[in-house]
Amino acid sequence: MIELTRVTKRYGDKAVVDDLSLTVARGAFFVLVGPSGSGKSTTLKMINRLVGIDAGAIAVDGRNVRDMPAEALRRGMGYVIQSIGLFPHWTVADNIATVPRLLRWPEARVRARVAELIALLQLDAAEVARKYPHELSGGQQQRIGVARALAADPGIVLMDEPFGALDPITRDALQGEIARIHAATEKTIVFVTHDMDEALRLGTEIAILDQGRLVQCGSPADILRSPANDFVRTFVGGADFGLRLLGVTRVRDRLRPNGALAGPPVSPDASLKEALSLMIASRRDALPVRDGAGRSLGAVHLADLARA
Ligand SMILES: Nc1ncnc2c1ncn2[C@@H]1O[C@H](COP(=O)(O)OP(=O)(O)OP(=O)(O)O)[C@@H](O)[C@H]1O
Repeated sequence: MIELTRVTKRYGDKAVVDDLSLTVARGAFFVLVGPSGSGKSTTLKMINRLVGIDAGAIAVDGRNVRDMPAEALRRGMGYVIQSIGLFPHWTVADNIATVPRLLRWPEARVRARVAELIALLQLDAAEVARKYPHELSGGQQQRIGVARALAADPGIVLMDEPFGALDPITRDALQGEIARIHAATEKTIVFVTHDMDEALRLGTEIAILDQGRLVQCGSPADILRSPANDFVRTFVGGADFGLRLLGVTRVRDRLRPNGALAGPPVSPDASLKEALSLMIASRRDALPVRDGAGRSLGAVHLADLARA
């Protein structure tokens, strides 16, 4: 668990993080979102002590980070940034192995872990392991950045706009990877973005910042259904508001139990947005809902989506 209690950071006389209190539960995918300059990156860097705090306290699993040696603190937390920061004169394998080697893991264990991570991030070991960062695409480099952050299996991973510079397709794929890794490993992830759709897709909990202050904190559905004020309404709203709302509601919440239909099936765990897309693509106004084992659960109807 990460706990920020009344944390303030000033540059000159400006409080860029202002009396901020947050609790990040163990296993959360906690997204800090807000406009440019709202203090998201500064907040993240205060957690791993790249930036010192002027007032308040930050505790990780009950220990004040100020009382922990900074190097040990950082080795226990993965950190992924937009500009990646791979070491240019080291191979991909050596980059991934950075923290395990600092921790003096035996070389055989390091090599096994590097191979495991290259596979986890869906890269081809034969293709990438011996290459240098400049020989990789931006998307491959960012995957290596994520692999490096996960190498020593830290319980906490801090991610600062990790996919901000990627093209939409690579970005979508990496969002899928990180969601899958989070679900499989139950790590605590603190993720900074200014992209509301990325926050809604990935976050189990979203904190919205404005000018260094916390405006609202809650699940994606809480924030979309009950925005705390006009700032949040504007930030989450806009032309895509209705689609975003469909995106945080599951098919199982609009299921009509009977009426087995023909046509392409949809999972009960799919979002209503995915169901809508499938309805449009298959030119149907209702879809059969089937679970992973192919059992029919009922149907989802176009007419019910507007109640999202
Ligand atoms: N080292 C620094 N010295 C002075 N001011 C700083 C420093 N670092 C950040 N700031 C200021 O603090 C404020 C918050 O910056 P921060 O990078 O945390 O915002 P952000 O929400 O992450 O923004 P972005 O989405 O643009 O990255 C900004 O006004 C920024 O100019």
